[in-house]
Formats: sequence, C-alpha cells, structure tokens
Amino acid sequence: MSRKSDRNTTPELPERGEPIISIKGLRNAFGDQVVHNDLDLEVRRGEILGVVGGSGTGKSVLMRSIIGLQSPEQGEISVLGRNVCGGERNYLGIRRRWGVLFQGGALFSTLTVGENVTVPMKEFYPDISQDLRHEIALYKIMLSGLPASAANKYPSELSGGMKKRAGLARALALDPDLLFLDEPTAGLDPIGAAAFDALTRELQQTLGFTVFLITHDLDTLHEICDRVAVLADQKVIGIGTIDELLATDHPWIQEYFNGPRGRAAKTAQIRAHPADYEI
Ligand SMILES: Nc1ncnc2c1ncn2[C@@H]1O[C@H](COP(=O)(O)OP(=O)(O)OP(=O)(O)O)[C@@H](O)[C@H]1O
Repeated sequence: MSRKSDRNTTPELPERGEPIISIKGLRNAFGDQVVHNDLDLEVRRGEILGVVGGSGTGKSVLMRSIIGLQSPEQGEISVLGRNVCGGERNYLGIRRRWGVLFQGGALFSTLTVGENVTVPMKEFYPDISQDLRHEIALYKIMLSGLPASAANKYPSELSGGMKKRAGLARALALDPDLLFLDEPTAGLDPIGAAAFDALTRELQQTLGFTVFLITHDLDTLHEICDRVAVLADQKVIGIGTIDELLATDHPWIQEYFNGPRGRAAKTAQIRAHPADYEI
C-alpha cells in the first residue's frame, strides 16, 4: 500500500521493456454481466501494444479501468509503479503522465481546437501563462499533422480525420509517457488511416512514449504494433507478436488473423516492407 506522502510524488519511469502498466486479477461487472474476470496484462514501456477482441469483449472498459474512469470490482492495476485502484487520490501525480484519444475524439464542441488542447494544461499547470499555453497548443496541433489555421476552428468545422488529429494534439498536450488510443482509425478512409498509423509510429519513436491502442484495424496491427493482446472469454487469452499469437491454436485468434481480412493485411504488409521478410 502506498504511503500518504508517496501519492503526490512523481513516480519514476521503469526501464524500457519493463512493465509500465501491470494488471492482476481484474474483475469488472455490470449487474449480472461479467466483462472481465481474473484478467492479467502487462504493458511494457516503449512498446505499441495493440488490444483486440470481438465487439463487447471489454476493450474500452479495460482502458477506462486503467485511467480511473471505471472502478473494478476486484484486482490490482499498477501504472508507473503506483497502485491506481482504490480511489481518485491514488491517481494524484500520475494522471498528468498520460494522454487519451477517445473514440470519436471527444472534443469540447464549444471550444476551438486550440482551446481544446489547452484544457489539460489549464487543469494540471494553471500557472502557465495564457500566451505560453497557446504557443504549446499550436506546437502540438502542428505535431499532429494539422495546419496552424486549425487552431481557430471549432470541431464541427473539421473532417473526421482532422478531429482525430485534434484529439491527438490534446492527448499530447502534457508530453505523456503513456498514450491511450481507442480505435483511432475507425471511420477513416484507408489512406487517412495509414497516415494516422504512420504519424502514431513516428511520434512514438521520436518522443519515446508507450501506446495502448484499441483497434479492429488489421492493417494497424501489422503496421505499427510491437505486440498484440487478445481479449476473449473475459480475459487476455494471448499476448505477443502476431506470429507468436498465430502459433497458438485458439480458434478466435486463428480466425481473426488467418481469415480473409487478416491474410490481406499480412500480404499488404509484406508488399510494403519486402526487405523485412525473407521470401
Ligand atoms: N457503463 C456501463 N454500464 C453497463 N454496461 C456497460 C457499461 N460500459 C460498458 N458496458 C458493457 O460492457 C461490455 C464491454 O463494453 P466495451 O465498450 O468495453 O466493449 P468493447 O470491447 O470496447 O467493444 P467495441 O469493440 O464494440 O467497441 C459491453 O457489453 C457493454 O455493453
């Protein structure tokens, strides 16, 4: 149990490859519906972990549990070495260490993109001057691949792809160690989705953060994920590279990665990066 004085101190980052999120025995239920039971998962610092599973298997609930928006019935969740279960106070000092891109962007519709990006700065660093906040926001907006002019637009004036990028800019506002992305390429055309994948990978490699990425997009999994965790039967039933997962004989995993769409994504990956494959 963390001592009271530990809660406000900034936890240290683990070494690269060591667990930055560690979940043990997680149980989530809504009434009679058990979503997770005895679920274990480790996310390693510096990786892009893809999280997949059929609709309703609890991917978003898992993410919400990690970031404190859902109180689990049982289990332990440790983020940056801090046990975050057991109330809001345990999140003090670490909530600012992550950024979240929710499904659909979840931008505040009455604020401009620039104002949206300054929201986390205002919350966690209220002493930063307004000018500096706007300067940082502009930098994050451009880092996310939007033109500077997007800062003065309202979400309703943006395309779906631009909204995702604006949401990403807000998620990056505090230079996070951890980035949570919930279906970031859903609703994008294939070219827009590939561009968003490339941006995610480039930012992750340049800035060094860890990514927890919920997706149904097989191209994303092949193109940018270091490992993939598969949710089914209320648990993580497999975790590893796609090749490692394919070595298991779980029917859902085989169907998912070896079905027609899975094979097409793999072929596209080989065509895009032939040097990575011995043919
Ligand atoms: N606040 C809630 N109250 C009641 N049930 C909920 C709540 N949040 C989620 N659920 C249920 O928990 C289950 C898992 O939901 P979740 O959104 O995590 O699924 P998912 O794997 O992300 O699905 P999808 O791929 O369709 O987005 C669903 O059956 C959902 O209806």
